Amino acid sequence: MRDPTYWKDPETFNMERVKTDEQDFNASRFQYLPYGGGRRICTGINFGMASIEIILVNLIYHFDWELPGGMRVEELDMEETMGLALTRKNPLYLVATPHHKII
Ligand code: HEM
Repeated sequence: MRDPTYWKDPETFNMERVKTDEQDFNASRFQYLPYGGGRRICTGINFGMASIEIILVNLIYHFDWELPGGMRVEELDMEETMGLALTRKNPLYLVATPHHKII
């Protein structure tokens, strides 16, 4: 999913790219494969996408997020581990401040 043949600046974090036709969530062009592809593609793809969106939207809607102790974004440790799924090597610590009273 970082093949420069298919992606411009694949190592750059660029959310704008999801707005273009480069996105290929159903892996029809085998460019973007979080759910696998082909005949054995994940059958839960739509459920998975909706679940992630609803979790993320709720976290953003209800909280302000900051790095702890005045840490700058550039200082964020983005080291990754090798594996089937991409995970952080070290935990991400954030300070969450609720926007409004949560019942
Ligand atoms: C973010 C959530 C999810 C991710 C990233 C994910 C990812 C994957 C991946 C990579 C595969 C292997 C595809 C391949 O072999 O090419 C797979 C298979 C599968 N997934 Fe998911 N999945 C997710 C959620 C779900 C959910 C919610 C369900 C069911 C409700 C589900 C059901 C399945 C099934 C049944 C297969 C086997 C398909 C087959 O082999 O024919 N997945 N998934």
